[in-house]
Amino acid sequence: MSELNANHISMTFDEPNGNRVEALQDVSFNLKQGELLAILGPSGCGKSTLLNIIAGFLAPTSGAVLNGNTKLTHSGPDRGMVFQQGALFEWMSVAENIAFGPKMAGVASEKIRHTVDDLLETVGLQDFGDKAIYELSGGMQQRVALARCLANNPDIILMDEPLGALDALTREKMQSLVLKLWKETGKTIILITHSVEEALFLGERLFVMAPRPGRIKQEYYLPFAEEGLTKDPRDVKTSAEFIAKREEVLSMIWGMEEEIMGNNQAVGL
Ligand SMILES: Nc1ncnc2c1ncn2[C@@H]1O[C@H](COP(=O)(O)OP(=O)(O)OP(=O)(O)O)[C@@H](O)[C@H]1O
Repeated sequence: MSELNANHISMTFDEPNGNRVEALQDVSFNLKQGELLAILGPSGCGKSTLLNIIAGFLAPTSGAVLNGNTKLTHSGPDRGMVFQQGALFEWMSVAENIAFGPKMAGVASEKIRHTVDDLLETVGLQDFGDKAIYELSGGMQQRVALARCLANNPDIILMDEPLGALDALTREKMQSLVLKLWKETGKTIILITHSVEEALFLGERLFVMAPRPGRIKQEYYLPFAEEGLTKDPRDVKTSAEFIAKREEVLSMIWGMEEEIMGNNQAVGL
């Protein structure tokens, strides 16, 4: 069991026009193995920057991220990423996409076949292994993306707005799939979303981030993800407790948006 530690992460970007952007300022948190963290916040508050630092795609200006005792300096198989869309290999079948990681890692082909079959079943695509990616709906493609990520057996799954391009109904079904995968696999998951409802429903922990400089403004521990495993998602999302929390978080974000608009008007943007 390993713990993810983000220690005093700051990230400053120097723009070509000479401006400095403090994308993240002194962000610290610990995440236990198997926790599901949702991150929410207005555009530009550093959500993707934080995820990219954890993924090892970006090096922070200062601070460090550790998985257990290992400092994360590069991308690695201990972390898997699921993007909003477009990250699948279009020229490969569904099964070949899922098999790609284990194949590159030199896993025996018989074992890969078993892994692929298991994962196709886990994500509800058992009859679709031979299909081409373009034959699948957006929701099915995201199921493949989840299966492909799981095939590498990462400790931590990083999701950058993974359901953002889906229609409302498919998105709800996929939220339930994310909860099921979380419970069945015991993986640590960090999920960025722009949807307050999705963040509250999926995050057993939730960070609401604020911009300029990017930082964690408020942290919540929430019961709804656990409830969503056994109850109808509609019942969870229409409960008085859920609605009250949604209003609280929405008004916090609206407050930040208004502040940003005010600042932009003051500098003539
Ligand atoms: N490579 C870069 N060079 C310069 N500035 C950058 C770079 N990457 C991000 N930024 C800036 O850092 C800040 C945080 O960006 P980031 O993309 O992490 O925010 P975000 O919360 O994910 O936004 P969104 O919700 O719009 O995706 C923004 O002001 C952005 O313009």
